[in-house]
Amino acid sequence: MTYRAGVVGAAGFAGIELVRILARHPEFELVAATSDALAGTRIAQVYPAFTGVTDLAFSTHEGTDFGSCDVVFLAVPHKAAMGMAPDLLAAGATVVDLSADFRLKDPAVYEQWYAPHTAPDLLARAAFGLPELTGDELAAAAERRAAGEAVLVGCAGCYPTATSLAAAPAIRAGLVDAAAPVVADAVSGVTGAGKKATERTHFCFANENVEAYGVGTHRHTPEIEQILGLEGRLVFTPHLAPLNRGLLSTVTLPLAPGVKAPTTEELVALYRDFYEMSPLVSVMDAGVQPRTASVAGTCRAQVGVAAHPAGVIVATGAIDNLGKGAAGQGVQCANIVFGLPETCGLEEIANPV
Ligand SMILES: NC(=O)C1=CN([C@@H]2O[C@H](COP(=O)(O)OP(=O)(O)OC[C@H]3O[C@@H](n4cnc5c(N)ncnc54)[C@H](OP(=O)(O)O)[C@@H]3O)[C@@H](O)[C@H]2O)C=CC1
Ligand SMILES: CC(=O)N[C@@H](CCC(=O)OP(=O)(O)O)C(=O)O
Repeated sequence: MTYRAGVVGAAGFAGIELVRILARHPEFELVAATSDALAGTRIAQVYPAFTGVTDLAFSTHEGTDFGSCDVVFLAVPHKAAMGMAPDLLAAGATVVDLSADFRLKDPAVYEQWYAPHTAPDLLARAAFGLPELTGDELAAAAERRAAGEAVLVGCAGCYPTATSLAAAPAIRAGLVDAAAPVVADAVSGVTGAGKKATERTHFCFANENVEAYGVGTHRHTPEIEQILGLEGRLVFTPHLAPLNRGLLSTVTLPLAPGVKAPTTEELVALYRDFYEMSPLVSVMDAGVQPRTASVAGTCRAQVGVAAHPAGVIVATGAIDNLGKGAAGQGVQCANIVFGLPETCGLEEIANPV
């Protein structure tokens, strides 16, 4: 059976990556791609990579009938998505949101970091979309969808995905001090900031430059703390790097008091065991570090882990911010919710050189 899929915000960076994945997906058929600014224009005219691939044109959000869609992906900014999801769910579509609007479980926390939530009742209903770490929520959503319910998935953000994949196995194994700060330093490519250039992301300022931003104030802090159970202990510092695509997060995890210091080989074995059932996450051999270039253009994640003689674990996670960090993860979640193999349409491997 083929499911009908729509993308809202399809002309943005995450949205057009959804179009790229869905154009080749064997079970989802892309039937609608909205862009208010570019409505009426063929996708291939705006993004020539689609020449000869699809004749679909962008439509307006208001003018698109999503009633016939089985699934709608929202690739619009946070605060816009929460205004769109209720009507789509009421029309019977399953909604996979890439924005931050349905990630935080507590509406008060959402309000503290974003704005008052306009659909707080949906926060409890939304499954958190990071399959390797919240598979139970997605499995429950898949059961509800199979029973006829339109379900809602709030996909994890890009920094939270790389950071949590790197840190979760050590934390969940009880190796990490539950009273000490956890430090995550992360580097993102410029597509992470979306299509609209700002002074920070303008080529002349972003090229040949790396800088930290949002120090101590970045909105992904509560999301990462929620996933990892860190409750006010995360020191998260994002950096912008002159890459188109790619995100690397390096997490420094202090060992819990009384825990025998593991070797790097023991940590690699622990991590491999943790991700044994996760086909899109690869744990690097001891001494080998994840690379953003090795996952660019894919929905894969690479995770590295090492024991440090200072009594900490250093774990790193590399993803493509548009792939595993956004569109790829959205499709992976949709695959699970629709009972498909989670890698369906996501088998791409990176360009090796
Ligand atoms: N870029 C990334 O690496 C990641 C992005 N995300 C999330 O995905 C979503 C899309 O991000 P991204 O593709 O980078 O963003 P872009 O700015 O590149 O694209 C956003 C798109 O949404 C459309 N849109 C619809 N409604 C609104 C609105 N009310 N205000 C502004 N734009 C609107 C835009 O305009 P129009 O309809 O006129 O074309 C545009 O095409 C965001 O929520 C983002 O946080 C998540 C993880 C990573
Ligand atoms: C480089 C850059 O600016 N990145 C964005 C985060 C990427 C993103 O889109 O955030 P979500 O994952 O929450 O949707 C930022 O720091 O706000």
